[in-house]
Amino acid sequence: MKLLSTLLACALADRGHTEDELNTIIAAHRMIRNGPLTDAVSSSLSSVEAFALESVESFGSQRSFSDAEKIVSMARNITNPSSSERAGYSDADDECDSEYPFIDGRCNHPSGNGQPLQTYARLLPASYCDGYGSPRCSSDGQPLPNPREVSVYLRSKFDPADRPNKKTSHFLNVAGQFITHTVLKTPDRKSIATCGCEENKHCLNWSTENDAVFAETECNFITRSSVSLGNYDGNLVLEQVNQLTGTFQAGVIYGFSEHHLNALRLPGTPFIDGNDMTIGGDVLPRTKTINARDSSFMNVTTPFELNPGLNERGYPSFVSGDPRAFENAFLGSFHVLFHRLHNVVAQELQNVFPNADNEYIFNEARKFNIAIQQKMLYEEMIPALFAENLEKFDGGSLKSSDVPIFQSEDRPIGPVVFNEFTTSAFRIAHSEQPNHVVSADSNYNITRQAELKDNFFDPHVMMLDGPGAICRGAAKFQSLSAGPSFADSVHHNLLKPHTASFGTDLFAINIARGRDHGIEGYKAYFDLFKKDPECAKLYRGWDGMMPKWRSLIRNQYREREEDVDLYVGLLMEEHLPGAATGPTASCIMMKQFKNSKTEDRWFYENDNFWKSRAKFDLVKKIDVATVMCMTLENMESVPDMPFIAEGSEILGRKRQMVKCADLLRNVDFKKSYGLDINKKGEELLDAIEKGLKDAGARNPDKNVKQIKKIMKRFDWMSENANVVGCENPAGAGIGAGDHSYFDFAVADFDICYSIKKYIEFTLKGFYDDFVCLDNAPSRKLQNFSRHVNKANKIFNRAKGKLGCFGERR
Ligand code: HEM
Repeated sequence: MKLLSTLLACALADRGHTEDELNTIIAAHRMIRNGPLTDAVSSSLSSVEAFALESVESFGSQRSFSDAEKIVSMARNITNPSSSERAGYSDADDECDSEYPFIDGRCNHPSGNGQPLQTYARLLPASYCDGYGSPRCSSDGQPLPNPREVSVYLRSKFDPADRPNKKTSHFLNVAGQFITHTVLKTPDRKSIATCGCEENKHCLNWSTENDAVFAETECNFITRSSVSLGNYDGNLVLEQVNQLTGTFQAGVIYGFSEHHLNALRLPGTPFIDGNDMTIGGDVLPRTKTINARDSSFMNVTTPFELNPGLNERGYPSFVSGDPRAFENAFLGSFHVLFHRLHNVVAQELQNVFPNADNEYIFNEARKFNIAIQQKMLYEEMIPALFAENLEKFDGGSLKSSDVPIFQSEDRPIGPVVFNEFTTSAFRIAHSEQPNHVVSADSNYNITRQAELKDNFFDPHVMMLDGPGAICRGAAKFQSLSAGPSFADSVHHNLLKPHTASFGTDLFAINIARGRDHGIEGYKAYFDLFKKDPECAKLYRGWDGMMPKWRSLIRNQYREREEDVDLYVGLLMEEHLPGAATGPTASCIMMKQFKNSKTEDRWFYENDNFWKSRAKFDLVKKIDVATVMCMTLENMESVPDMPFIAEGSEILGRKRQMVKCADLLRNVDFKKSYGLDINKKGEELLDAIEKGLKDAGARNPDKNVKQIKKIMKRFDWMSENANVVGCENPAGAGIGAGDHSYFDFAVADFDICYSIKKYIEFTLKGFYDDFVCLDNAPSRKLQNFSRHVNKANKIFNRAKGKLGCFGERR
């Protein structure tokens, strides 16, 4: 407490903010940076930070390579506490043999990547002033320029109002913030309670004494990021850690631990709590409701409690997968969109499989949600960000595929997040933030415009107008395009308490954060990527840096171009034709998206993601416009490309309005999920097992094992099916072969008939109607009849014991 007041006292010399207001800003910033973590993860984080800081501070950074490696591996053991449970997996590991991504990210990759507390990867080695951990300084060892002064200088040269975004809608920004919160969250250091204006190795502060807006404030500050260790050729350096899995697995909706997920789930159902579609209702589960259900969830809900200094009307605090959900009302509404998608899908699946257990429905709906979110990123956001430049990066490897893809089995590093992406490239969107939150009616007329600066962590506008109105508002509204200055909402007023006249500056924070993480200067990346095999083509014919680049270097960076912060350089690149950013920023982002596509076990286009062509095809039909129609209130029509600005064109297509009813006609869960022959096989197997046991049959396990084995022979069929239509179906198309697919309900009381129906309708019917001769392996086609005969024999053995032929045997 004493420490806190000493530190605050100096920041409060400010007189511009009261103690309460300063505490509100600090608390809101903390909400953006920390938790909720399980006790085990939280204690690993504190331990690894203490270990890392002690290791570099007591001995300096220089060591033999193998010593450094030993120390790094000790740090890794701390972040993978009970290694057998949490660390990576090997192919032989049964526990990892799941159809569904693990909520805590385990079993993604043998390295342990894909689970929380992994260090960020780097595209260039760290550049700390002392060589191992103090914030970056100038190439001559002097301090770098004051970040607020750089921010103010650029604002004086570039008016954000001159940059209306003509290419994309604000909805793209909102989706960008949402996917950021899916993949990464860097925690503050645990070694200090609160930073202030005094010098402290865990803090980074900068003077604001001569600032026109913060004139009466002594300084602004950030708490430095928590750390683990890395080894660069025997140099031990601090490496920042990610609290999240670093993968696009919808943790932003479901959380990152079983405990968190259980808090969100409606007990005894496959649904997430908070299903109220009425405007002003409980659009998400309330903290209070969850706590009342079980007080052990308080460690999950507490980080979601909104601060009354921002949420002055006292709206309920809602829980989602990530506590940044209500940082602004656009983002909160986007959360509702994908929470609801889970429940809508779960309901559809329950209609298709009325007897399926809750876990099956929940897991399928979650996996479906994951796939739709990844599809949104790769098929709508990435093309909107880079347009025709996608062709120039790495031979077009980020483009999507209409058929399942076979990724290399060999994933050398596993999914990682690049530090340059976290601190710099993906923060570019901060410069696109508007001054307003807007809502629109069902005809997309803007009906409300509220100040963003008064609505941080305040769900007011969403509660008044509903998430549908806000999402439509974002799809209608074109905020700013990226550039080297910020709108007032985030330039002076970030996290402004309702009683204060200003908040803080996000541009300055971003510059400081890059230095905190030891991110090399812009020029080093520019020089590297111009010759990079994946990115070099992006630089050909590019227009270069914006005007004032030289005067920035002269006036702020003492003529030292190499000193310019990566973040500042990226913002000053002229954009590539059709793209939202310049070549270096695009290169960093595309490298990130390439890693997330090729190194993640659970990439939605991978052949082994669904093992069902029918589900793959269904996912491919559901775009963001369709999700809006499926989930939001008052939706009659929707822009078919909600991320693209009205009147703008992308890759030869222009956005147009379409009727929701037309889009929804395409989404037929009964057709696609009803075609899950593996699921039907499992249901039948369960019924046979139960029947044999009830009948007291001898050695039922043997029959079950034989049936399981023969059923596996038919797995390939759903992998090669195409419900949308084959050019060349095995049985000449629906109804044309000898058999027709028919989705029957397995009945416990009529197992004998269910077995017959399974063979006739599920196996033979599916084969005739949906197996495509063009892409099915010819050996499997040749063996189909033989395997069906074998299956008949095996089923007959069980049928005998079940009394299907008269007397039980
Ligand atoms: C009004 C909208 C937004 C606000 C107020 C906001 C605010 C913030 C704040 C306060 C931080 C933490 C800064 C720090 O201490 O280092 C942050 C981090 C970040 N933001 Fe935003 N942001 C917004 C929108 C976005 C958007 C649209 C994107 C991307 C498309 C984005 C990407 C990021 C990234 C990548 C980080 C780093 C996260 C981490 O390392 O934990 N933000 N944002």
